[in-house]
Amino acid sequence: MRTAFAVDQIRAAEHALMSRLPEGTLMTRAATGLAVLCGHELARAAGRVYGSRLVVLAGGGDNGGDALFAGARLAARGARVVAVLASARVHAAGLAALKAAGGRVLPDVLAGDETWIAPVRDAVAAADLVLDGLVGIGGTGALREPYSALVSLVNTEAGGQVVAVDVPSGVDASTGQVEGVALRAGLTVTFGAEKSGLLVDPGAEYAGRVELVDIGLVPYLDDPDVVAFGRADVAALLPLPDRESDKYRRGVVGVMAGSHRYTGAAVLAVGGALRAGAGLVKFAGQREPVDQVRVHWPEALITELGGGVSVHDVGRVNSWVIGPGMGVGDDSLEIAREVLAADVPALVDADGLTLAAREPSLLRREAPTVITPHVGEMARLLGVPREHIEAARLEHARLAAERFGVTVLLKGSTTVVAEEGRPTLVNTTGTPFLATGGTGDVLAGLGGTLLAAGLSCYDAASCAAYLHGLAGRVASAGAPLVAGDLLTSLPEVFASIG
Ligand SMILES: NC(=O)C1=CN([C@@H]2O[C@H](COP(=O)(O)OP(=O)(O)OC[C@H]3O[C@@H](n4cnc5c(N)ncnc54)[C@H](O)[C@@H]3O)[C@@H](O)[C@H]2O)[C@@H](O)CC1
Ligand SMILES: [K+]
Repeated sequence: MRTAFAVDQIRAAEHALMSRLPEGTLMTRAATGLAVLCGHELARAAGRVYGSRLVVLAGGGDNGGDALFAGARLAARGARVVAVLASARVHAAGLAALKAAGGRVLPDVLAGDETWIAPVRDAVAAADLVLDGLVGIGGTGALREPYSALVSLVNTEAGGQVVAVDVPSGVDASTGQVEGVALRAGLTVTFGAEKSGLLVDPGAEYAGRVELVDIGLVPYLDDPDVVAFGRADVAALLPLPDRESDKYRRGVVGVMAGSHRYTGAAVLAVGGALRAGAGLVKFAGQREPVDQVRVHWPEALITELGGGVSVHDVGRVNSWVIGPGMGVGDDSLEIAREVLAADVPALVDADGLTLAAREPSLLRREAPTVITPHVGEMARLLGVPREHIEAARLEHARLAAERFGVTVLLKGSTTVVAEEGRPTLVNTTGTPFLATGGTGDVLAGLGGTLLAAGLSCYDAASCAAYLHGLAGRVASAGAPLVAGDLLTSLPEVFASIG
């Protein structure tokens, strides 16, 4: 499991650790680890450290200090290091060390004219490695000048590797939010512990690969702010059938999905539930989706609603999946009321969420509830513009979890799972190719089966996101996929976990 922390947690731990150590110890540890990793990058890019070209961007805080000290170490190994000072108050000891090791300082970017641009551009373009020590966890708000101009220049001109020190400048270390420009790194070397903003888009995208340098912080950290599951975490939670299992013990999933317009959603949701290992899937819906589900999944038990037949006729289930393609009319609302009145865990998706935006009492249930909105559905539920949600995924997933008292799986470039009292989970297995119609229906079915098997909402949502992401990778292998491919990939994915 990867764990990540918000800035105030990091600061508190650093404070506790620093009080036990001679001054400067932590920066020495950080800069040493940074220099070693940059050395590896330079060796890979330029063949060796000696003679390679390095540009150090130094801001006015300790982040700049780390970069200058690391630059000094690499200069001492023969790298040709030039520093660009973006503040009148860069770390004095760091700058002295760099100069003493033979590093040079480029013309003053603070002079107020534009004479610095050409030499800095040339240096950045020719560099084997650019080290971004402009702003770390002390950054607040959009980057100011000259930081933002330097970052834009590196983003467009850098020919070699770009390494961010602790956090890419311009990325909010706690949330991953980016206001204005931020540095696009190939590698981020972070100190002590991962920062939450490095795991969540857009920050995660700017950070590139993340390497952690241990500076002794771990014993001083409290519970993580954000976690990401790995294979072992999912394997430990997945219920595997044993000799005592029968279909009822493995879990019965009720699926209410599809409509005369959207029959595919029903087929995909039932498929997701079956392929996740449900003991039994009971499908309830209108005639058209019923016909389709019957053709595609003879394994499902089917209840055709209407003509006096209601959700109550489905009988006992261990969980409900409701929403994909079910429609948003008054008849759908009535069905949603009936389904969500059942005293079993429920996963509410798609049209179910549009109905809940209209009638929030649908989500006020005694039994556990997972909601699986994409950004547009979340925007409707919370009544905020979708751009705000995209820019601040953690914040809005947490807000919805708190407001509705449910577990929230917010889909998108980074899928996050939020529940009050638990660290927010970030899923790392997805692929952009999953952004295609119907994949969410499969995810809903998958999650419903894990709920029926007895997993908590948090675990079911987290495992479902992980397995779904992996199925996307297996299905796409770098090429476009269709939602049905996920169903074909799921057996391989489950086998690789078990
Ligand atoms: N505190 C510690 O114990 C350690 C800190 N370390 C390093 O120190 C960093 C934190 O140092 P600081 O607290 O000095 O903070 P930073 O160096 O991250 O940032 C503060 C500087 O950035 C400027 N700044 C902030 N927001 C800005 C914006 N939007 N636009 C332009 N300039 C902006 C401030 O004016 C200040 O000069 C960490 O990220 C890490 O790199 C490491 O050396 C390890 C130990
Ligand atoms: K930085």
